Amino acid sequence: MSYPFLSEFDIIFAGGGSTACVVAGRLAACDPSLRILILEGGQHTLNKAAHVQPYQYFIHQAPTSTTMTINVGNPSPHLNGRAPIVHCAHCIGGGSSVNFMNYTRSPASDFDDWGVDGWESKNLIPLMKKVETYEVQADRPTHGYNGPIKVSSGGWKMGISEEFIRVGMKYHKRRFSDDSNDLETCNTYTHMRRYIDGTTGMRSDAAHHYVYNQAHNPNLQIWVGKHVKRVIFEDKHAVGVEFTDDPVSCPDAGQSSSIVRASKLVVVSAGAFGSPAILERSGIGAEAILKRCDIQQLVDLPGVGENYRLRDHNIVFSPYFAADGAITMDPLWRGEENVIQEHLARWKSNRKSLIAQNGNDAKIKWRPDDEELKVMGSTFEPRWKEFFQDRPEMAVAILTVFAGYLGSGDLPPRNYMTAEITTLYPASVGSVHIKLGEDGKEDIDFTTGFLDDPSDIVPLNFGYKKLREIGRRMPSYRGEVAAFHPPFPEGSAAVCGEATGPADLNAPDIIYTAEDDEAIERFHRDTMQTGWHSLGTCAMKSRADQGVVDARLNVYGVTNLKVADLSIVPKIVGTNTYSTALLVGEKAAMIIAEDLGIKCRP
Ligand SMILES: Cc1cc2nc3c(=O)[nH]c(=O)nc-3n(C[C@H](O)[C@H](O)[C@H](O)COP(=O)(O)OP(=O)(O)OC[C@H]3O[C@@H](n4cnc5c(N)ncnc54)[C@H](O)[C@@H]3O)c2cc1C
Repeated sequence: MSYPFLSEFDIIFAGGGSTACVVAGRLAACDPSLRILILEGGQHTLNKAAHVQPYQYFIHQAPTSTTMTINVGNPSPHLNGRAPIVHCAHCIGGGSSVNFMNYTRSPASDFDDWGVDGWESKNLIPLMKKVETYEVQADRPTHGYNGPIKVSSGGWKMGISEEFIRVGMKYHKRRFSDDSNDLETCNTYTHMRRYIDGTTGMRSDAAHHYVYNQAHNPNLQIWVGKHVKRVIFEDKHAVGVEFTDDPVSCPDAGQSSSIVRASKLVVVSAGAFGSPAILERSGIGAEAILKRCDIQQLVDLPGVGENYRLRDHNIVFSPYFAADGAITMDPLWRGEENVIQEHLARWKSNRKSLIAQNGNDAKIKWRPDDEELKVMGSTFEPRWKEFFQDRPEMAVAILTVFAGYLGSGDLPPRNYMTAEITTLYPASVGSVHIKLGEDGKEDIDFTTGFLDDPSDIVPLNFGYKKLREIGRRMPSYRGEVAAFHPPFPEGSAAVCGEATGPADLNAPDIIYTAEDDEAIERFHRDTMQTGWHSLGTCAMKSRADQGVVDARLNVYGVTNLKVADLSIVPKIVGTNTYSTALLVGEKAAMIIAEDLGIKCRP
């Protein structure tokens, strides 16, 4: 069948997020004559303050935001009947333009675990180095010093973070290390590094650092506000892409379709939600899923949309009151104009002020010791033994604190700090597919899997208590914001409330009763949320094992079609995932350059 094509490119990217920008940018730089088109549903981010000024990251979560879209999961009994919500990015640069900018990397062994030819850590470490300019310390063997993405300590030291490290080391009895992102160190208190350029004080995103910096190349085109419906095939050879105006970022535009032709390759790079949806709309997926949407099957690939590691990292935030004199992000996040102007003026003169901060300066990639494991009990034991015990480089969770209130509640204008636990390798797995809604329009059939596996809630429950013990010993502590903590029964020693100052470092721990523990568990099932690290829905595995792409990112059963984004990740990684998206982008660029015979710098 032939179609009228609007125009023709060599390579078309369906989705213009973190990974797509890396691949497109690298390929365009290698061969400026390559005609590349990025089709992105969201809008441009070029030089927009909301994207380049680090402190503004949280505004993208606002209910009216158009730079993020909301995916509503199916209600789950493991979340007390709640329908969980997972945001994903919707703009050029994708997650890299809206994320929290925290720099972490997984242990090298995570990649060896994938068991995919060519993706072993020894092959990937040179690419991890190629990505970054590590401004924090010189001459570290696993870090890079010439890459486009700048990693720094951020624009301002937060006293609350120093307190967290100091108290954590003493109370929690762990060492300090100056780098827990060296691909093996964990279980040490350390500073959080950020994807913030130490010289410009700006966000280090994939859009500005891989594609916007090549605006002089007319062959690298970015079309925004374009929603990719499906890939067009001739026989089973991908030849182009069909798209409409994006209903979120262009709500008033018509919905008529256009088609662009790709002479060399179509790359689906729409993230863990967008990519499986595009494949399914193109007839690639499980028969039952396609049939219910009246889509003719082109390739039987039941792994599309499965393996959802939204199993992603599970997060719980717990806010505390902080001392009046503490320096926090609160005045900026509340929009206090005089404080914003003061910090903007400093930032403009020397690029160092709270404008260049995300408020999150300290962490531990925590791994329980024997005593802690005993307290965590038998529900976690099988998971520990099977997965963590013999792998000292693997942490169970990241424990951290933000200097400021990170949440959507309307709180009085005071100072806050927010403790956060992010579990790194939850066992539950979900899925995401398209379906037809009651109105006949496309909808999402999304099972998060959150807390399905009984072992997944244990570190959250334990981590809540540990963070509270650390928090209440920090000099800036002034009590818990009770509305966002478990509602402990009246009279319990665990009841939350304001305090006049911190507890003594040697004070006894709070004793929790069985009823208190139930309150914590219920609270976590009611409130735990995504870590925004969705991945795995077009997994790079064998076809027999529900894989969707092979080791060279080719979609099984068709030609000329690759997937390049975090949907290809076959097994969960123990890290905030921007580092993995950048890595997948660099690897994908190499693979595509080799396939097309383009010579690139190694
Ligand atoms: C709120 C938030 C906070 C985060 N914080 C951190 C952090 O601090 N540190 C860290 O390391 N990681 C963080 N991450 C994770 C990291 O940013 C993501 O894992 C990463 O950006 C994912 O890259 P990707 O290329 O797979 O997808 P994305 O970057 O999400 O890109 C997918 C793109 O495809 C577009 N798209 C989807 N469907 C279509 C369609 N049909 N047509 C056209 N375009 C489409 C989307 O609009 C999006 O721009 C965070 C993510 C979020 C959302």
